[in-house]
Amino acid sequence: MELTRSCLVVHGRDLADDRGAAARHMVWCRRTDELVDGPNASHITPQALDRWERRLEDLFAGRPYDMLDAALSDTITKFPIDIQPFKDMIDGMRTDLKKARYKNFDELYMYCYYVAGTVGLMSVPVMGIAPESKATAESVYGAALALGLANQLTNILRDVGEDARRGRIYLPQDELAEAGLSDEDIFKGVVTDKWRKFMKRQIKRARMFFEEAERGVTELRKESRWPVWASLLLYRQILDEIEANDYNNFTKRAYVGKAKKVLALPVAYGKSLLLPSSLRNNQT
Ligand SMILES: CC(C)=CCC/C(C)=C/CC/C(C)=C/CC/C(C)=C/COP(=O)(O)OP(=O)(O)O
Repeated sequence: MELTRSCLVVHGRDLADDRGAAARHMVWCRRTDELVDGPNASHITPQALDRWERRLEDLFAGRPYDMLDAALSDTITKFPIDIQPFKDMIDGMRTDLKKARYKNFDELYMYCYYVAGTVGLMSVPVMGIAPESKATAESVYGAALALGLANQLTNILRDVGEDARRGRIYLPQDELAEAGLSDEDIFKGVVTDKWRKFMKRQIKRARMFFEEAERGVTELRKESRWPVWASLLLYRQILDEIEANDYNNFTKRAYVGKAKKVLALPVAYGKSLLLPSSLRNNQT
């Protein structure tokens, strides 16, 4: 407790009593330094991740280190949140420090679970399952996991060129080989028919995960559905934009324009008014 208290004092100011933006900024800067090992470092280090994990355990035990930890500590007292997805996410980041290739989709799936599926699992206890829903908790968590995976796969497909320039290829190596493509082709970054065919298959799979996620959104509490629908519809459109760019994700960033984003909001709102699909299916 002694340690916790002293950790809340930064640059002589007691952050527990200071709600100003400057204090929050200081905490944020310090927090970032903590994570990247030194103020000018640009990479997260294994030591920083170890420290992050210790802080995670501390805050789950009611000993937050700073104001942001305290916010999460408060959240876990209010909602039934498990520490495991948080630990898994840190493990996913450890993997990312060591691994720059994925043999097959199973390996990629695991990576996507660790860095993004976990976010879905963390969110459900806060968003809540609708009291009227007849769906099993397992199926709702499955849908949340699917949305994390769909988002991460989309992110990977959007960033192929950017990742390659950092020496990373987050695409299943066996599927690349099957399509007659090599790492060299990715580094060269030329859109060919082979690439288009490969990309069509990857996009199709990401859309399947979005579809699985859709079945779970309606089971969430009414007030949680709108933002989830909005994020799902917006992120899924990145896949349409990759197609519109004729699969050039090497040098063109797939981007959803403002008008489409604004349009997605009322559509998402309309969808959020639908009854849980578990009830609709029972009605017929
Ligand atoms: C569907 C149900 C039942 C619940 C919703 C559950 C939720 C909120 C799921 C969403 C999970 C989510 C937002 C995952 C994040 C995935 C993602 C795109 C991560 C990419 O993050 P970065 O790697 O930081 O992105 P950049 O590469 O752009 O920096």
